[in-house]
Amino acid sequence: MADHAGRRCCLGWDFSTQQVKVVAVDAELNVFYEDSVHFDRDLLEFGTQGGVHVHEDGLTVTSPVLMWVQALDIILEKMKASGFDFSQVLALSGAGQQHGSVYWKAGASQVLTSLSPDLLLHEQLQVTCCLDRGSGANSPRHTGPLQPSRTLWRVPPSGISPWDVMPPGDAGKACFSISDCPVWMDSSTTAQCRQLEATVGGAQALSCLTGSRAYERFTGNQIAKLYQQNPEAYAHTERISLVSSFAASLFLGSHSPIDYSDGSGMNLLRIQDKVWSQACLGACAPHLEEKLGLPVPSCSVVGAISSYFVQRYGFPPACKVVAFTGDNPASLAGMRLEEGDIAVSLGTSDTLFLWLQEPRPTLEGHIFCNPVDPQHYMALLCFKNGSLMREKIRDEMASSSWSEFSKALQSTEMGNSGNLGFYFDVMEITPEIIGRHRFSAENHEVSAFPWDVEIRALIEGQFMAKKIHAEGLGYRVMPKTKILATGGASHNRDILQVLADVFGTPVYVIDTANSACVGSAYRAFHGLAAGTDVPFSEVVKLAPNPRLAAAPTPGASQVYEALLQRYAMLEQRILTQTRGPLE
Ligand SMILES: Nc1ncnc2c1ncn2[C@@H]1O[C@H](COP(=O)(O)OP(=O)(O)O)[C@@H](O)[C@H]1O
Ligand SMILES: O=C(CO)[C@@H](O)[C@H](O)COP(=O)(O)O
Repeated sequence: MADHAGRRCCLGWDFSTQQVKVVAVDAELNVFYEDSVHFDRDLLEFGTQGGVHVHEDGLTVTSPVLMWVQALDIILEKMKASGFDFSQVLALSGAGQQHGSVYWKAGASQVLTSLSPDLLLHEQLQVTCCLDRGSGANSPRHTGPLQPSRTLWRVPPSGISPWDVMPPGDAGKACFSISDCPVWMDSSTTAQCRQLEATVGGAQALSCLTGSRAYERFTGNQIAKLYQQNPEAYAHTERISLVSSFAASLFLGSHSPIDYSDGSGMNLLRIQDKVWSQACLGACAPHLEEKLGLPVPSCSVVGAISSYFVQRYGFPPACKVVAFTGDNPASLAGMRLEEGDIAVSLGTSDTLFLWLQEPRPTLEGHIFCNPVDPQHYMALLCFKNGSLMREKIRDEMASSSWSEFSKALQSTEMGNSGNLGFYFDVMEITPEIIGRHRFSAENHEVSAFPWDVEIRALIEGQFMAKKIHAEGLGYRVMPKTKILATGGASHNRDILQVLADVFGTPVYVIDTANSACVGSAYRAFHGLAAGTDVPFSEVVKLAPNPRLAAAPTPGASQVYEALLQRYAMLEQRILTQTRGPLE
């Protein structure tokens, strides 16, 4: 019997871009079980790269909904095989990559409530075969190896994508009106964004209302595109979930509501009074309010676990499901972020976020409702060229080895002898620049750097961008400021050293880089206690403190003060060259 048997706990899930992860946290807030399923490695049949399909237009980016369902099946079966004692789970919560959306077909709720414990979830939640035939610019470009699945698909006749095929006899069980869900990397909705901003009186007006100007990946704009391009699929959709509320729905056995915090990433929620904006809904698609359901506070208990999990895995029938939220809000909870601190998540995307008392929406960055304190907010900046960009430079310059990559950071000086670089292989979100741009100490654009200079230029550039844009939001580093780092790249001490040096601030980490999972488990405990109105900080006060991972090198502030000014000036220069001067 596994050593985790008989330990009362909460589970925290994360449905992120590249994997599904889970942790179990006991009543003393110790993490005693961690597991994950990696989409590219463990679910080869879906042919994703980095968990997604980039379509032929280069702008549309989707993930197969059944890949997420199957990943959940696999991880639960792994837990069962390891002897995990599900009967001790008091509650669970979770997180999802933000902005992505799932379209449940009419009749899906019935399938959810009547799942057979004898079958896996993915065997019961099939995809419709007729409504979302990928075609032309929006067909997934399968860049990875595409193989027929062991369990899901029959080999399709040539010329037909397996995404269009459903095993015969399963038509009545079709649960999703589109099989490829738009995700946060999508940037194909510029027309819908302009339309939405025009409807509400401009970009700043939309930001004041919803916390952000219109962004291509934000769900309202994605829904508008679906409605315009595939009205039939839209009409057949009974419910639209975010990735977070979709995952919660699987556990709940019914449609879970969207929580305020993740709901803030849709360009649809009025962040002050926390109701859908009728103007925004109307600008996106008809009958949208009924397809979204009412949003709920992030700490809400949305129900008890579905009987499917009780019967198949042995969860107690009273196990509570606490509303799932976005992965960044869940990380804020997992790192126990305090006002004045700054969180840097180095996952597939890089994000930087802060705790805010009062929302101050601007044209850059996002304000979300706070996931642990309904009176407060969080500010977030998202950088699309995060880990995947670092991996590319690692592969090109450091023989695909993180330790070689680290050697370059160790053997080069802070400030990189004045060499600076911008590395945006895909159109960046903050700021909107594409391409690689390298500058010598004299500000001359150069076409290449030596391998070690290239690596330092990449990492220094990524962190200088974060500091400059955080300051643009009004953020200032104070003497007691600490950076809390998380995400896959926070395993790399040499990367964290550059982060500490550029910001002039110590960098701390928690014991696991899965802060979104840990935060979800903490939120589950909070949900259990919320009936007694306990503040989140009280629930997590016994959690282990973050530990110091890197302190600024003496002299770092002097080096980066000048370099940061040059970086900001060069960023403006590139922006002006690529989009012309601002009016
Ligand atoms: N030692 C390392 N140094 C730098 N980056 C790393 C290291 N280990 C993992 N990573 C990066 O972490 C990324 C995954 O981060 P993670 O937070 O798990 O992603 P997500 O939650 O978005 O699925 C990988 O793409 C990889 O580039
Ligand atoms: O779009 C955003 C935030 O606005 C991204 O941060 C997504 O939430 C994806 O998260 P990761 O999988 O990279 O953690």
